[in-house]
Amino acid sequence: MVTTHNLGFPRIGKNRELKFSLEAYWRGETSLVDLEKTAQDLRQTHWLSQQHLDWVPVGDFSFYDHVLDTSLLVGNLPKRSDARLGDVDRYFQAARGQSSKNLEQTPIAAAEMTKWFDTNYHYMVPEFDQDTQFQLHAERYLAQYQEAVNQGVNAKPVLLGPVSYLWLGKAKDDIDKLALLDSLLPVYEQLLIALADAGAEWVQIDEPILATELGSDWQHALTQAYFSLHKTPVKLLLASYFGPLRENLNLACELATAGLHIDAINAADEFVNVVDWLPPHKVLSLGVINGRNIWKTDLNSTLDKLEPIHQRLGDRLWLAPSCSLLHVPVDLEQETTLDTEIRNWLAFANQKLNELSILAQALSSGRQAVAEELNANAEAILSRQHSKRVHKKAVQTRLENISSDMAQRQQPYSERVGLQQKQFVLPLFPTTTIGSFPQTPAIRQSRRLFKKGELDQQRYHADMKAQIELAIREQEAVGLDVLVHGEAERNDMVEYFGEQLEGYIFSRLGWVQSYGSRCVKPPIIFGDIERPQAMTVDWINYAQSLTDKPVKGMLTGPVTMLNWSFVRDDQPRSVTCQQLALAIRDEVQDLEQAGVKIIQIDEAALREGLPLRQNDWQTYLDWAVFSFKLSANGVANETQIHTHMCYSEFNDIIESIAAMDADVITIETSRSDMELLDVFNAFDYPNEIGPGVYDIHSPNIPSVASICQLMEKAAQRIPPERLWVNPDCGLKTRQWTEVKPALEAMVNAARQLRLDVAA
Ligand SMILES: CN1c2c(nc(N)[nH]c2=O)NC[C@@H]1CNc1ccc(C(=O)N[C@@H](CCC(=O)N[C@@H](CCC(=O)N[C@@H](CCC(=O)O)C(=O)O)C(=O)O)C(=O)O)cc1
Ligand SMILES: N[C@@H](CCS)C(=O)O
Ligand SMILES: [Zn+2]
Repeated sequence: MVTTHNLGFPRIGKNRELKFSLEAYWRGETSLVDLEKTAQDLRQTHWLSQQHLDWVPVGDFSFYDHVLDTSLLVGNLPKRSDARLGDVDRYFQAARGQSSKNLEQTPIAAAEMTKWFDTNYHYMVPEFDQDTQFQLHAERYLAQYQEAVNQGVNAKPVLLGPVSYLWLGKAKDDIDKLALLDSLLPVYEQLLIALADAGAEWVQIDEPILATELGSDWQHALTQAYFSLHKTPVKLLLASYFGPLRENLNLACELATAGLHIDAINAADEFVNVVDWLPPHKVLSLGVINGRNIWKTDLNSTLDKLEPIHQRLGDRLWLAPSCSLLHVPVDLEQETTLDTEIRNWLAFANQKLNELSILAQALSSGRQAVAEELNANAEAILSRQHSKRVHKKAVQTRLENISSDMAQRQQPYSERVGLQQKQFVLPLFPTTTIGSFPQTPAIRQSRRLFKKGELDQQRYHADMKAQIELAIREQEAVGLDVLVHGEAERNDMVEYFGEQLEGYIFSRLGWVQSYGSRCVKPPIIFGDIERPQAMTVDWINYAQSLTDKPVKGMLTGPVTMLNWSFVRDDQPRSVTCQQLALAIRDEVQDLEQAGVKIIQIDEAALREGLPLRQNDWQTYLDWAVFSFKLSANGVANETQIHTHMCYSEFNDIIESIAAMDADVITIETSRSDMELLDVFNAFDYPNEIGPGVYDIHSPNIPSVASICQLMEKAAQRIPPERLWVNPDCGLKTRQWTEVKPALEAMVNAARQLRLDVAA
């Protein structure tokens, strides 16, 4: 027999029920009871759809984020949160902060949010200091376990492991995070005992840091942790995912647990080694279904690899997706309008779990037991391999003809800068924004009606033009120097371009959680990429026609398009990225032809796409930076190229950032007190920088003084003539009532700074 299980299920709901319920609760329109009811219904539905598995995950549901859940579970929500609130409201306050309602009230800062490994999911960073103490708060967690048991579910509780929890957190003072392990372990022990008392047999404990380079202290911490935890009366299934174990392979095999799960997609060449190393009493869970992508698994070739392993391991073999299915949409069944040929190549969460059952049946009872399913799968795989829609000769030929000079500007920045300054005549500390303005309910409503066919294109375009005009007027009123059109017409900075490129398809309801209640709908790259026509020129032209100030053309760069799409698995990512780069290059050149003098190419996801191990970084950076340059650098010296990145920890990759050779880079820096600029200073970064002067995630309005202070710190690191003034990132999630005063403060601060320099 082969055991099947799942590591985690998407929690947002197939129609984003959780999103809508959360947002209604936060707006004060519904009660906590209503929210809890939605959550319970979702869990019930999700468990039901997984009931064909031998073990179903429980504890993977979250109101916001599972790392924040762990903070609640171990009694480590940020201390600043209001102790008078109930658990759920304190939890939301930690996630979202609280703005001050009046002058006497001090705002409460949200916990920091950052990317979950190399995914587009964000987690809330745990905070530690020398007063950190842990205490078990398992009521909600245990209640969910009980809820599952009552529903007749074969429940396998899922926990984030203690060592990864510490690793993911941030020390707020000079405390050594690892020193906290001794006090954290007893809390985990208590929880495991409580779960055993409640009837749990297996507990999945995730230690995703096993796929990263670990110092000996972290390796030792893992040994210590599992030496303690294995004494509890449950069987622990240690789960690693997102990459190969490499130098941690022996450690992972030998930790004191009853089983090990590995990511057999990203560590495909390791499974045999793991089978060799794994002690004979342990089960091995192979993550053979890709939890990060939406393609059907080639079941027959997977079985070719699994059958010999099954012969060796027998009942000790478990099967699962490679990682939690949090990163894929819920159900392909509801994609009734998708192109049927391509739809037949796809599998979302529910379909992936069915694949798992087919594999298990084939192993346990022989392939003939599921011959029909295997044949259908083979046909789908072949249809994709041979489809004429995937490969395009013209794209291949263009790719073959890429030369290195296509990625080089004609002159170096030191010579371009004079030409650009002459053209724009911008003041010192020029002010600008990152691109998007509030995506108001009116904008979304209009787009919704347009997509449903209830609003014609002319009306929809008129609505969007009205929004662009509003954005231009507001920016002029505030007195910004370089304007943007505001991105009203874009549902998302990646999906919008995906919708206009050939080689992409997009789902209707394929939502994936990005953070909290916010979701993205990653478009799907199924074939060679081509740009049939200009994508942004008319909108930017329209915006420019409304003002004498320069309006930036606004594009998403190839690396970000790649990292935030579901990508092909039949060719290297680097090749797909070059195809995207050529499409964006064409758009850049069309914008330039149309007279757009400043073009921003966002590469928000370039840094987060870094492989988990530093050893693999350079290869990625080489092709990623080349792709960016290919998209950006075919322009005249006078054209100013901007790029933007929101995660700006560049210490180890500054050379690559400089190699991009953007004339201006705008980055997120406000929360780091400009310290992130140190590396630009140390490296003598030669081009212009717009360090973000306020945090766009918070509704709080920055003061002129706080912006001046930050810019003075910036000017200690970067010469003032190379500094721009801008927010950390786009303003799409904010409201105009927040945006206007914040930008006014920013412009006033820039004016003050200019006076200070002149004095
Ligand atoms: C910069 N970020 C981005 C990331 N990834 C991307 N792919 N895109 C990004 O911008 N990763 C890192 C960060 C993550 N940040 C965010 C910020 C905000 C959101 C967000 O607001 N998401 C929206 C969905 C956006 C969208 O596609 N909207 C559609 C409307 C879809 C919709 O809900 N329509 C409703 C009707 C609404 C109405 O008012 O009537 C419906 O159809 O029922 C659009 O604009 O057309 C969200 O709501 O979650 C995500 C990531
Ligand atoms: N131009 C985009 C970048 C976000 S990272 C925006 O402003 O929303
Ligand atoms: Zn950004």
